[in-house]
Amino acid sequence: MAVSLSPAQRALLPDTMSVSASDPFTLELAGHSLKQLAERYGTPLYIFDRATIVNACAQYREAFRREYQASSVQILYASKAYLSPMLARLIAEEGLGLDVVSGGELLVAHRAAFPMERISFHGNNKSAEELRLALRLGVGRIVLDNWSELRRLTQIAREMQMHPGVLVRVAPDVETDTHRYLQTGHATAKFGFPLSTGDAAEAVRTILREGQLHLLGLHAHSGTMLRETRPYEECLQRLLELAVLLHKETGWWPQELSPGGGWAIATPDAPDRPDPALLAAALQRCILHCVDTLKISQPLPMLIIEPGRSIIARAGIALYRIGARKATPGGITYLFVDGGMADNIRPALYGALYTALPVEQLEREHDVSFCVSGRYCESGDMLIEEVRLPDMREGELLLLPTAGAYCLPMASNYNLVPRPGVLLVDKETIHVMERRETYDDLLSRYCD
Ligand SMILES: Cc1ncc(COP(=O)(O)O)c(C=O)c1O
Ligand SMILES: N[C@@H](CCCC[NH3+])C(=O)O
Repeated sequence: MAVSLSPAQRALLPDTMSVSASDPFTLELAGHSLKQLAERYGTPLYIFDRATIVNACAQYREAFRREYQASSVQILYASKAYLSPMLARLIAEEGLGLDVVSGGELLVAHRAAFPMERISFHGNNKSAEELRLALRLGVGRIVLDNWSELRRLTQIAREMQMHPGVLVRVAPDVETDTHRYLQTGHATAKFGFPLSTGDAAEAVRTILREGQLHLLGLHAHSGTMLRETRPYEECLQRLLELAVLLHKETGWWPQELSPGGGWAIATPDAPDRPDPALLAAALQRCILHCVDTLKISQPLPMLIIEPGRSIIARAGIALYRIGARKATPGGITYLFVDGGMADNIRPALYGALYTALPVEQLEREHDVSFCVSGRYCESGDMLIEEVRLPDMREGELLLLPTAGAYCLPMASNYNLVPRPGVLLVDKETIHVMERRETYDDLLSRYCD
């Protein structure tokens, strides 16, 4: 009896995930046995599938190339979703740029010799040191979030006798239908110069008047895990309205315009994959509509979009080893895995939904309900509150799909547990992107 993955499972899994031909009841990734990878590299183990990343980049490139004939487009991978030097090199090869939010991310890009002109430096509280680093390395654009940062960067640019490219981040007052912690463009959001108070327009005037910074354009980002195109369209429309207003007043016109990132991925409760082509088509329609209604005769700005999760989430899986199974009198049966909230805080922080599947003996019925819980000393350390699985036991491997985005970058050493190792695999090779942390790594940070 051959076992096959269901369409709902496939929607969440990397492109090269398959049932082994030689052992028809176990899973492979890019032809590598997951069981053997777990034995060789230990668990928890995060594994990224190169082909899925390459395919996701191509899907974005093609969607925007096809749809977006009005002007040029730059796709920046939002590296906060996951970054390593090896991944940065792959992203560069794929022709994408990078959105970074810290000196650390910038230095990883630098180590990978990432083309600096393709980098946007975001963040709502960049330090003077980080801004100096960005200028020294020659990043393409710095996205200004607030008045303090504008003053800080102007001063630093003056001292360094430079005229760095900047975008003004606008808080567009756009509502999104996503978790409260994932909203970034509403009226009370912490990011950007508010539009309705006139701060955004005033920031542009100040930059133009002072002449120290080279104002390239405007930016907004309304949130993440967005399944509808409306928030993007509203952001874009508000940015274009602002640009038209400022053009009439100052003659300045943006070279670049960005409605940010945030495109959703399939989840266990919504297993259809949101298609970037939908987003590309909606943005194109929105721009043409604005050209018409706002009577724009200037050359259209370059469109910048910043997908993170939708490039990397599905490419990554987490492999855990079950250390114990416990039935409670309250009726919940736990599977305790050797990772948890320190390598994936998302369920605890956002109520994010994950599913799980076994790696071996796939022929079994999924007929038992479990709570998949981590090893950390918190009752909230649940990776999955309830999932139906085969009658799984101590020692078995458990696979969590869509673990490629915002798990490892948000990881901690809670309970002083070393962080997992991270692999990048393709048919030919297994690269260790990050080695498993050791106790020596942990202890080396203490000063006495
Ligand atoms: C400014 C900005 N751009 C891009 C992103 C990437 O979002 P996502 O990974 O959901 O595509 C984020 C994160 O929400 C962001 O804050
Ligand atoms: N870290 C969040 C998203 C925030 C993205 C950055 N603004 C997540 O896991 O979904």
